[in-house]
Amino acid sequence: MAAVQRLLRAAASSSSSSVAAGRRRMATSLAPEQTPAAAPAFPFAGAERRRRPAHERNVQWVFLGCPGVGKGTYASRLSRLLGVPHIATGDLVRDELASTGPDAVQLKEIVNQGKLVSDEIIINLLSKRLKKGEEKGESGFILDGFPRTVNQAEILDGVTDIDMVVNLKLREDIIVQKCLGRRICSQCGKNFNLACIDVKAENGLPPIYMSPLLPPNNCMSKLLTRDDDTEEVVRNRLRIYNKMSQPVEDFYQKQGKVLEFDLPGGIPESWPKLLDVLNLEDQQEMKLAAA
Ligand SMILES: Nc1ncnc2c1ncn2[C@@H]1O[C@H](COP(=O)(O)OP(=O)(O)O)[C@@H](O)[C@H]1O
Repeated sequence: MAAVQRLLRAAASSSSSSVAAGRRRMATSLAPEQTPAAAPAFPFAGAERRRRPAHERNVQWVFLGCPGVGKGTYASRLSRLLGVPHIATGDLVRDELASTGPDAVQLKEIVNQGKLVSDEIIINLLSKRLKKGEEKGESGFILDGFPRTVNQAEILDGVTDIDMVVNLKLREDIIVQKCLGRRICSQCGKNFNLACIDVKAENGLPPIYMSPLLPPNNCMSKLLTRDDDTEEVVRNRLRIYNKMSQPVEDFYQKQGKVLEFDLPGGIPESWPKLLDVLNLEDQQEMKLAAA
């Protein structure tokens, strides 16, 4: 992990690296939301590229999927099951927003419009988070919300091996309803969802039912809605996802690392199926038996 956080920063600054070359190639294809000018000047340039083989470390997975699809829910469950940190760059950004740091005001404006934060800021936040984890002895990770652009995927690829990419899928009309139902408790920080999704089968698509994830009584009066969960901003985030993050799916598809997972419903329907396709049912049973 130490190597990963150091090298992330190094890769972002190394002008002679293939990552930088990749970034230059990207220059002609980048959308206005993300320009190569955002390339950060990080320390540790020229650091040795060291990769730990998979058998010497915990899993290094990436979760992809549209905003609101449920990456956080399933990534955090898997992280508890596998004993690896769940690192959500959206959470890192929100922590930064809540701070009085120099970037907070500028960040708030970007996030509240549903736009992507610059690679410089995101890689900085991620490096800091990895360093903190390293000091606590963490190994492996499940990344949620990173990489979100091909540029970020190339930087990550330049510094460490990703074992698997889980791509969560759900119909866009349901995603919008889910985002609008999201709430966070201002006291305990837990996430809930008030939306009750009950969509009938139509146009060859299966029916889908997702029960609300209701808060306990003592959280009910403390619920907040994220500023970026308004319908207008959600639709903008989906538009940006399709433009900037769909190519990340293609990037990992070419490497044969993607596990596509169509969510069949809410947590009770989806979680056992996800464990099944990941071959983790035994692990879950062992954990339950030990509890
Ligand atoms: N990898 C990233 N690159 C750029 N911006 C990011 C990244 N991760 C998070 N953000 C910023 O934080 C916001 C919230 O992220 P997140 O909680 O992951 O949202 P979502 O629920 O849309 O998946 C994003 O809209 C974006 O502004």
